[in-house]
Amino acid sequence: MTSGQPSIDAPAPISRPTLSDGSLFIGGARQDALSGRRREVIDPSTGKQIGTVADGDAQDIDVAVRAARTAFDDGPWRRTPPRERARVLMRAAELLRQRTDELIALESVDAGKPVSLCRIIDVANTISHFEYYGGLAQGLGGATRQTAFPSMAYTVPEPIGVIGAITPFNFPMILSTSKIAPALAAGNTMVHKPAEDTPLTALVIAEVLSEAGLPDGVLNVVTGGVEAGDAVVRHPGVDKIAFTGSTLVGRKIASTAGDSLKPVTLELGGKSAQIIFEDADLDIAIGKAIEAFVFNTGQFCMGGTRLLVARPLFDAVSKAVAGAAGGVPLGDPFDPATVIGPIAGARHLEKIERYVELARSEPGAEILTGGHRIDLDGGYYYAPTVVVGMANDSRLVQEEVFGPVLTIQPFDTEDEAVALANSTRYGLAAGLHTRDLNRAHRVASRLQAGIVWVNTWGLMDPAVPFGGVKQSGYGREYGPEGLAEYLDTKSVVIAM
Ligand SMILES: NC(=O)C1=CN([C@@H]2O[C@H](COP(=O)(O)OP(=O)(O)OC[C@H]3O[C@@H](n4cnc5c(N)ncnc54)[C@H](OP(=O)(O)O)[C@@H]3O)[C@@H](O)[C@H]2O)C=CC1
Ligand SMILES: CCCCCC/C=C/C(=O)O
Repeated sequence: MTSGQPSIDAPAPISRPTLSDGSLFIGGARQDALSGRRREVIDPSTGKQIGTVADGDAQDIDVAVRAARTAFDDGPWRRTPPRERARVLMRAAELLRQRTDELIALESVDAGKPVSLCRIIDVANTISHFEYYGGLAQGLGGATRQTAFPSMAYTVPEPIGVIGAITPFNFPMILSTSKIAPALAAGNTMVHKPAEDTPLTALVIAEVLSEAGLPDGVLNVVTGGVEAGDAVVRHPGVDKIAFTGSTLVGRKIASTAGDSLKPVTLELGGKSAQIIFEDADLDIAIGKAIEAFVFNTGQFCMGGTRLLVARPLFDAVSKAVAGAAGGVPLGDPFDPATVIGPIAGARHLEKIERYVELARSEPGAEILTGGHRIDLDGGYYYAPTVVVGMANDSRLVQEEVFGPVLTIQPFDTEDEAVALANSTRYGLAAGLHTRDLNRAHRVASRLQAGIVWVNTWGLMDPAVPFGGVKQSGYGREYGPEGLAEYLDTKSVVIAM
């Protein structure tokens, strides 16, 4: 190809979008917040305001919950045959596919995501979620059971009711869809409160589902801050909460919801360890060690932020990881070559800085690469940072930073590697690199985590469940397990 035209293989370049002011989406219609207040939308790659969205609060949540309640109690959705619900989800997937470039542009400008990755990760995964749960909806059904007395007994999977979904800033589309798709497939209705830093794509998803035939009031989106989130949790018209976010906020939500015995699923923080054994394929292991902590600029709850390396390999691996991490292309998310974009918001960047400062005052700690902001276009950039020599009980090793910061520690035995991997309060993901199949199974079974990757990191598919143990939360997303979170089982027993 010449003359700067895109080739047929390369996707067209994505440009920064011009935003129209966003409204709430309630009862199938766009509307302003009752207070009339609006919230700024900031482009993290420049730090500049690029638009506004309605700033919903408790009053708007009340209106949205009433719409969802009416749609659940009196509307057609829960009674729509699962196969027809599946058709709506499949149609939505197709409409989202047609709007791929728009979705990339919105998600990238909102969250600072590199456009190339946003296409293959965020948009692709969002679409495949609707397809996957559309497929599962088609197979929804109960079972007949044998009893010891003369009766006929069967089970019926039933939707729970109105779901309150509260989502974080790091994968706005995916983590919304991983709740919306299974909840709707099961016949529930929903009020969704996206993160205040990244509200844009939630509104497009609601609009697309409506266009695909979702009845009014089934999915309602209230953009807003903490007050709106808290109002979702407290509202008596909400039957269940699906939350992804920090352990700190998850704990508050579980406690508030506990007052009314509202069930909650919690996908919370992580501090995941990746172990490199002496027999690992080092090219793969080093590559994955880097991807695991720079992916999504480190804003990945399953980021591999603690690398544990067999002592004989420790110096060489640390040097290789630090050397290569410093060379990963960082910059404007709209440049197709960019792999590391900005941090999604100023407050998140400041948190990363505070954690790395701890390493500077730790005796014996050494920052092998990074450890500073990158001054570029006024954006919230932070250099990939690799630290060695931290004590295992230091805050940098034990707490979630949520940025591109990796600590590396040596180990001498398999037992020690497992003990170190399990030594935080979190249990979201873990990984190991080895050529020994026995060791792979043995260590995987001993790691306290909802998902374990062997000789890879971060491979995710809508069919494979994930979620936390320990303080990383409870419940599962993805897979049939993710659908089950939105269903109650009713048993019917008929005397014969
Ligand atoms: N386990 C998992 O699957 C995942 C976990 N995460 C975790 O999410 C965190 C990062 O996301 P972040 O957005 O900062 O997380 P937060 O916990 O700060 O916020 C998550 C959501 O909860 C809302 N919220 C905040 N306070 C309350 C409250 N008191 N009541 C109800 N809602 C509230 C937020 O609103 P607002 O935006 O207005 O503050 C946001 O919509 C990390 O800890 C990460 O590990 C992220 C992705 C996946
Ligand atoms: C390949 C990664 C897709 C991300 C899926 C959503 C999970 C988010 C998180 O754990 O932060």
